[in-house]
Amino acid sequence: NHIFTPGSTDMGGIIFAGMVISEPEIVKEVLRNSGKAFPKANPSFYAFHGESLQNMTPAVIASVETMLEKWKGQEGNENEVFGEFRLLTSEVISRTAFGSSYLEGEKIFDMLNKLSIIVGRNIFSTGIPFINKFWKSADFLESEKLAKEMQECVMKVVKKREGKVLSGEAESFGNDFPGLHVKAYRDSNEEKKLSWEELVDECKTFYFTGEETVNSLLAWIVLLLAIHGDWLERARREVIRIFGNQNPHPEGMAKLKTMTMIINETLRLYGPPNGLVREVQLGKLVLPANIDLLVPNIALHHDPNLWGDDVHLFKPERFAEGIAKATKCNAAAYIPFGLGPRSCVGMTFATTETKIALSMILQRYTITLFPAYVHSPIPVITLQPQHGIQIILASLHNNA
Ligand code: HEM
Repeated sequence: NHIFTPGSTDMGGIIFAGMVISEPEIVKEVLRNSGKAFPKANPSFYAFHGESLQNMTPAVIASVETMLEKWKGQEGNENEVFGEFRLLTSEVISRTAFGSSYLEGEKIFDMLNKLSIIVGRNIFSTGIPFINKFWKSADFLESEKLAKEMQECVMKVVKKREGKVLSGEAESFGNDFPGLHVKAYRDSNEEKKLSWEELVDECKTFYFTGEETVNSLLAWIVLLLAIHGDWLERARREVIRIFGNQNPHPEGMAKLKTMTMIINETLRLYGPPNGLVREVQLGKLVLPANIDLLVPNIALHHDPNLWGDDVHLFKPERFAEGIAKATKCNAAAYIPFGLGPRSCVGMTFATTETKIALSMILQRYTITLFPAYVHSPIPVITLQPQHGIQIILASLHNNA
């Protein structure tokens, strides 16, 4: 039952070169006072809220169905789910964010994936400013090439949308993620207008934040349920009571109380972001210029002073009466989606996607851990299982 506990300054053996803040009161001050809120006028904000979010359900269901189709006939075999969920979450982001431009979206994802591996390898390496002007590492050159290709891909999506409107084939740029961004890019109001660089950045951010995070979360949940069969059964009973064997729907998802507890507890133990980085002035505290502050959310989530002596155990019942009760109203004790103005805009998207995928899996399968599984979480931008997560599926229906 005991799990990996990172130290507050030790990021997988690498010491962060800045200041690490894990005192809840200071964390609250830092996060609440840093950055401006994500602008509501920003097309990304709109694309992942309200009406747009409702439209995502069929796209997520279709992507989960594709994954489950591949799982048929795999019962009893070793099944590595971290990789499976990577494919699933990239498809979900491509379908929901890029809609009709889904295939271009997949290409962008592929390049971002390669880029994230390079970033992961180099995240703590420091360049020497003068030398870097004349000598560029192979990784640096590769990342420049990928960034250029990615820009070209985004440009293609933009041009295609523009072309359809200019030729009269379409009346508007569309209300999906690329459509709203093209509209903002062509806005005549200079204040609202998105620059070309901002547009490309938005696409990269959404791909990256939308895929890596949910991928890890789903994998860790499946691991914990494979070990804790009692919670797996409780979650399944709830899913069957609410949805039967039908596909998940928005009204039912709001009623998934046990699953919400399981998601919250998994985010506490294995929250995907390894830490939040800020550049701020702290009250009267004078910090050296440009120093980064690291808020190691994972250290707060593993602090026995905040969570009790059983802090390392998987106990979803902590969240039976909600997050406020579980944290005794200490807002900084639990920050899987951040805190303050720059907290996660994709939180509802992420939890909806997770609930749909889990419900559909639990409707069909029971899960046990593959005996050769090796537990080794490592921080690669998000907290990931170094050797994957291998499970064994057993079908609940003979014909599944
Ligand atoms: C389990 C899933 C997820 C977790 C745990 C998570 C966590 C976080 C955290 C902690 C932050 C704040 C970072 C900071 O304060 O420095 C953040 C920001 C953000 N997240 Fe998520 N996230 C998840 C899923 C998603 C998804 C699915 C999307 C989009 C589809 C998304 C989009 C974003 C964006 C755009 C930001 C930046 C907001 C800003 O700059 O103000 N996230 N996320």
